[in-house]
Amino acid sequence: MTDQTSTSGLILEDVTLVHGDGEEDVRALDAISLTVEPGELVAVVGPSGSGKSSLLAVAGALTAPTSGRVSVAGVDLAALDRRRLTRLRRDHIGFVFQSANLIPALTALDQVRLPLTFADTGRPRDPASLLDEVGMSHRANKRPHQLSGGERQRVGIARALVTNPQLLLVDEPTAALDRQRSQEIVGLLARETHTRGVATVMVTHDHAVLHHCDRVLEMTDGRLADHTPTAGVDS
Ligand SMILES: Nc1ncnc2c1ncn2[C@@H]1O[C@H](COP(=O)(O)OP(=O)(O)OP(=O)(O)O)[C@@H](O)[C@H]1O
Repeated sequence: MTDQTSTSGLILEDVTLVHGDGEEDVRALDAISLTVEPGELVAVVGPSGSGKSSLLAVAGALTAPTSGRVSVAGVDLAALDRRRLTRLRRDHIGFVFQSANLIPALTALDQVRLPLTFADTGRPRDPASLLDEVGMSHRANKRPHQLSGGERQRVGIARALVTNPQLLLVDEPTAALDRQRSQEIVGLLARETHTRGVATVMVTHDHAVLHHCDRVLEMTDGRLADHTPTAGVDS
């Protein structure tokens, strides 16, 4: 791909996102600057309506910002047309959702294989060994209704990682899980982030899992502040 910048991971520079028709504008993101390095797990916390989903949508190339610059995997998104944005999302960004969003008819192994039938990535991971890595090889032939919530989330994480993305965007991964499963799932995300060098942004309301994260950012009215213990202001 062209339009490379020097750093991979995620870079947001002075990003503003305004929703609305001009009469009742909502500034969902307000001059946000944020860099997430490869191998770094960043948590984003904050009250309902503060802009967390908007941040994931802009970082995931799903919504163009009103102003500012977004770079993913070393590529400036403003330089890409719709087709190339779709390719960038498919090949370089992994998404993990609140409830794993698995396909009911597919086995765990086939869920993880599926992205590789569409993706054009130079260095995909082996689905079976990835399923083993997330502790699910013994459930490889089970369908979603035969799995627990935590097991489904593990499969969802393996599916998001199989293309070897440079950016992983995670939305409330523990919302449906008990305390112990939540720790296990976010611990797994931290391990994958660190060992695979993926830049990960996780939105969460679950303060009990924040110790797994390298940085904690708090969003308030579309603005970000660094709330990592002992850290200064980020933006
Ligand atoms: N498509 C839209 N059109 C108009 N306003 C929107 C749209 N999407 C979001 N907003 C507004 O932008 C602001 C930020 O919303 P966002 O969904 O990003 O917050 P959030 O922190 O993810 O909230 P929650 O934790 O409830 O999911 C809110 O005021 C919301 O009402």
